[in-house]
Amino acid sequence: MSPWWVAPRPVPSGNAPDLPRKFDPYGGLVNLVYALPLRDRFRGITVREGVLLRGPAGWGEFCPFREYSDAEAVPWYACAVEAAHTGWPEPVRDRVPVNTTVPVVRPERAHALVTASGCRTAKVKVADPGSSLTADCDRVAAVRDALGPSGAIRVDANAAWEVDEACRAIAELDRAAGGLEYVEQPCATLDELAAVRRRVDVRIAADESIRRAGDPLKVAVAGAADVAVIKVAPLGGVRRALEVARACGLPCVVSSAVETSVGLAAGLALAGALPELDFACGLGTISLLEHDACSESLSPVDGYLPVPRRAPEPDLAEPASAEVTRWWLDRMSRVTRLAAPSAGYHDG
Ligand SMILES: O=C(O)CCC(=O)C1=CC=C[C@@H](O)[C@@H]1C(=O)O
Ligand SMILES: [Mg+2]
Repeated sequence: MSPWWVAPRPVPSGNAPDLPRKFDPYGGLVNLVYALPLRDRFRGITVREGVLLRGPAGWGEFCPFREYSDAEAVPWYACAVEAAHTGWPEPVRDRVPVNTTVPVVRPERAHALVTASGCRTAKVKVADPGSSLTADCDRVAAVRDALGPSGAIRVDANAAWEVDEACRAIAELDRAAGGLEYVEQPCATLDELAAVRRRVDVRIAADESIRRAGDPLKVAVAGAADVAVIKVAPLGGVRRALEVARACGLPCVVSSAVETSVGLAAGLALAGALPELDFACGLGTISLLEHDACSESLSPVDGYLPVPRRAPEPDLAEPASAEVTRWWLDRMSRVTRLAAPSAGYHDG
């Protein structure tokens, strides 16, 4: 198990609220497995699943995407444990600007989503296998029409392009957008990002190159990217993500993993604690879910979100089906066993 992360040691848990619960071996109480529908397909899913767990410091969210291995899910668990048992470092700001996120939808829907968001920055998903560059350009042009000339538009290709294809696509998308703020992970490798960066005059942001690296603390993104996308859950929690941000030595954008407001609170705690914040953060994603787990939903107002000291209570979450609950509890018990040796935990 990679030593680059160590989850904070839990303390005996408090009394969980009266919700269906299973015991978490590390002193928390796995209170609720959720399964929430998305408004639009996003990154290949239409339902977002995860586990909300409670400890003395509040609520945490464990929600690695289903296709992730148990080993890759370990830092996601560390992030939930930090929120539930340790809490977060002091913030240096009380609110952060956020972008709205546009899935692979038709131009008119993209226009409506951006208009309804109240955000001044939009991130548009492009290069989806089911889409085309023409459709991506139409979506981006509709987003520009909704934002007006002063808004910022970024696109995310999730490592879909080869270098030449990326250079061609970025030129067309930049024209359609009337100027792009940056392109997120146009290709898969750092060398490819560096090659694209030398050939286009749009900023390049590294995302998967950081969060899915063997040791994110050792990723030399400088030279390959202009911006580092930092996600709190895959990087093992706020404290670990702050270390990665520092090691990257680039301007950082905190981005979500499409969590409920419980998990988004950890992302906001990270964005609140970053010394510098040069770009709007990808934390306006609660609108991607049909409904939240929390009545105190972290939904942007005028393009900003507050920096909370604790996650909101998941008072709206309905438990998932018995089959989904079993899948997640089995996964969580495997992951907590994986976490135990390097984290110095003792079972029970
Ligand atoms: O950054 C944002 O605007 C929202 C979050 C977001 O885009 C993502 C969340 C989770 C997985 C990815 O599909 C995607 C990303 O690549 O950043
Ligand atoms: Mg991304």
